Formats: sequence, structure tokens, C-alpha cells
Amino acid sequence: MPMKDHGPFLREIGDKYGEIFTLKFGRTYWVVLNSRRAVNELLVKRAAIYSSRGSHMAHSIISGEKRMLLMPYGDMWRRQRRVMHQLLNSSQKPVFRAFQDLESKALMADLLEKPERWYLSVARFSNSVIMSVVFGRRTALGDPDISALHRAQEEFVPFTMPGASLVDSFPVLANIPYLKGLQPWRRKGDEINRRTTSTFTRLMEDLKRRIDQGFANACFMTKLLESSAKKEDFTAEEMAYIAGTLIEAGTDTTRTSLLELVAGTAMYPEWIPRARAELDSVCGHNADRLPEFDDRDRLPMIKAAIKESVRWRPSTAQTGVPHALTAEDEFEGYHIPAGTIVTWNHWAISHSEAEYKNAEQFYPERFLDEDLDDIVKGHYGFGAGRRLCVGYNVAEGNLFIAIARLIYCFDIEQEFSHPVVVDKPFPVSAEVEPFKTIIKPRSEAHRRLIERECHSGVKFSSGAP
Ligand code: HEM
Repeated sequence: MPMKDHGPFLREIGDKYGEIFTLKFGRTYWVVLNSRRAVNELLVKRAAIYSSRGSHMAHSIISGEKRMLLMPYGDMWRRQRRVMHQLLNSSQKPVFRAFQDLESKALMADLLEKPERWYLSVARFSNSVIMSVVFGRRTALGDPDISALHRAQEEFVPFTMPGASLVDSFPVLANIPYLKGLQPWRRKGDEINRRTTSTFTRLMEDLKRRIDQGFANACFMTKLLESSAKKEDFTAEEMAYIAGTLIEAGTDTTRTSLLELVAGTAMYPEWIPRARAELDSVCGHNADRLPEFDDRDRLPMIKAAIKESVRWRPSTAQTGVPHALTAEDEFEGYHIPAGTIVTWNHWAISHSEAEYKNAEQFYPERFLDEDLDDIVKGHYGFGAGRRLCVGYNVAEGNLFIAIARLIYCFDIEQEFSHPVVVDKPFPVSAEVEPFKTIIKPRSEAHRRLIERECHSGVKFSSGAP
């Protein structure tokens, strides 16, 4: 198995073996689902037994059993999911909207002033919304804490992939006594765990310093610290991982969806005239005002583009976030033992002509149907069943406001000397330019609109003196 770009690799196997295939690594089975039908039948309809996780290396060692994304189905997962749900459910939309509005204005201003750093501006936007809500502080371009967070994520993700670690292929090895140095994989895992814990803890300490000095903005973590002080719900390290997980899970997914949007628009601009006609009828043909959240119902093409940016060429979770089966099961002649890892081949499904007509094309119109307002329907970009992304409401708000303003204000074109590479996912690192593109204001009037409305969003107020 390759250590990266699993999507194209498992797609090829799927093309050969069909809707469901099994891989075996040592003593561990992986079932890979290559159709929406199979995902729905197993991960959704049988969610009661298909909702655990199974990586000892990524969960127990690298994450010290504290990263909620990787937790097995059980009490700690339920408690953390409940807390996150309180922060992220749809009733919290107004809290997020204030930050999404501000940060998307900052994004427009950054794109106007530094178009060559477009991918870094997109990464900053994606991170700053969630940092503001979780830690009450904004993110600057090039913030070293954010680079450390990206690194922490880049380090654990490969270990969730098929065959990535000896101990996951032979789980019995985890029982070997650690003290005698007989678990060589632990050296690497413990090292990553130390770095990750120190990154997450540093963010918490920074917040506590701001609280002690009396200038912390109210945010999710100030509330969690207060309630946990009363009820002792979570230890300090558990809280650091809850916050870290939210930042990780909320940042890169939004970032790569926006990269897909930019790449898709540069390559397949046919959807733009219809989207612009809607935007212009709402905000004026001559850049009268920016699109706002209240315009949603009059902008169906933007809503459709959100879903297409999550479906098309998925760079995060290319082959899903693997689930684990907690009881043995039978499905259409297959016997699936308990403990099997089951994942959905998001890259293969998204590229399949059997699933989507003109699958290779960025074509938002495919989502103009009765499910338009349900962001998780029609694709498996947000996962499935009980592990479905808990942050999809936030994702929807992030993507809506950023895409609406971007498409209203800017032209996006391919740089033909460096065409977008379409046969593999974008580089994992947020600091690497994934492809070249030309982003420029649609007109002089749109430039003036950005200068008038968006420059206020660039001025930072982190709360720090
Ligand atoms: C376009 C944006 C996003 C995409 C495509 C996305 C996608 C996903 C996927 C594929 C999963 C795994 C689902 C599964 O295992 O079935 C997931 C889980 C998760 N997501 Fe998102 N996500 C996005 C945004 C966000 C945001 C903004 C947040 C938080 C603010 C968030 C928080 C989480 C968390 C905490 C989990 C773990 C859920 C669990 O294991 O129970 N996500 N997301």
C-alpha cells in the first residue's frame, strides 16, 4: 500500500473488483465500499454495529486515546460528541456567522492584496473561524501555532490508512511488554504523541494566560473550563484534545473543499454565468453590496457549489475515515467478522460514472434537486451513520459565505503554463501551493466594494495586548 494518495490506488482496485472488496493486512480485514448503495446499506442502515474505530497506533499510541475522531464507539466518545454537538448544532449558527462574516471579508481583502498567496489565505480563513469560536482568538497568516497544528494532523492521518502500522495488522503485538523495548513502533508513536500533546496544551495555556490577565474573549473553551471546574467532566489533557480535535477536524476539510472549488471553477467555469446571474440579481450588477447569509434562499447555485466542492476529487478523507465493526455481520453473501475495518472509497465513488453523470466535471447543477438544502445528502463527503461529521453546520456556513463572496467578487482562471493536476489529490501540506491559478477582481466596481467593505476584516483583535 502507498503511504499517500490512497484514493487513486484504491479506485484502481475497485475498478477491477467491483462494489465491495476486502483487503487483508496480517490478521486484520479491511472492507472497502465503492458505491453509495453499499455505504448506505452498511454504514448508515446498520450504524449500530458499524460506528466504531480500530487503529491502535493512531488512537491509543499517537493520540493517547484522547482524539475523539479516532475513539472507539463507547462512553468517552459519546460524552465528547455530546459536548461538541452543543457547540456545533444548528442553533449555534448565529455565533459562527459573526466570525464567518468577518473572516470571509478578511479572505476577500487578502485575495485582493496578495493573490499569489491565495492558498495560504484560504488556509488562514478556514482555521481562523474555528479558532475564534473554540479559543476566542483569530489566526494570522503564517501563525506558528497553526503550522504546528497542521503538522500534528499530517503526522497521525497516514496511520489511519490500510496497512500503515504493524501493530494494527497484528493487534496481538500490542500485548507485548512495552518496558523491554519490544514495541519498536512505539518510539515513533510516543514521539508524535508528545509533540501533539504539547501543541494542544500550548493553546490551552495561552488561553488560561488570557483568562488570568482578564482579556480572554468568551468562547467554547472558556465555557468548557468553567463547567468542567464545577463537574470535573474532563481532565485538563482531555480538554486540550477536545479543542485540538475540533480545530484539526474543522480546518483542513474546509480548506481543501475551497481548493476544490477554486480548481473546479478554473477548469470548468461553465457554472459561473448562472451563479453570477443569481448573485447579481441579489447584490446588484455593479457591486452594490456583498452577499450575506440571509441571501441563501435566492442563491441555489452557491448551495449546489458547496456540495460539489465536497464531492469533486476529495483530497481529505480520500478513502473515508475508517469505521470498525463491533459485531459479526452478513451482507449479500459476505461474512464480515467483528473487528473488521470498513471504509467508504470516497475518491472512487466521486469519480464513478455509475454514481455521477460526467463525474470528472465540476458541475454544481447536479445537486439542484430536492435535497439541495441538506448538505450531507447526495455524497459521502461528511461520512456516514453515527460518525457523520459533527461540524457540518459550521462547514456549510464557512463554505457558503466564502464561495458566495468569492464568486461574486473575483474571476478565477487557470494558469495554463501550470495546469491543475487532476489524477491525484492535492498535497497534504497547507503551506504548499497545490496549483497555480489567477484570481482577480471581476471589475473596478468589485475591487472598490472589497476595499470599502472588507478591509475592516483584516484588522486583527486577538484580545491580546
Ligand atoms: C467541508 C468541511 C468538512 C468536511 C468535508 C468534513 C468531513 C468529515 C468526515 C468525512 C468525517 C468522518 C465521518 C465518518 O467517520 O463517518 C468527519 C468527522 C468529524 N468532523 Fe468534519 N468535516 C468538515 C468540517 C468540520 C468542521 C467545521 C468541524 C468542527 C468545527 C468538524 C468536526 C468533525 C469532528 C469532531 C468529527 C469526528 C466525528 C466522530 O468521529 O464522531 N468537521 N468530518
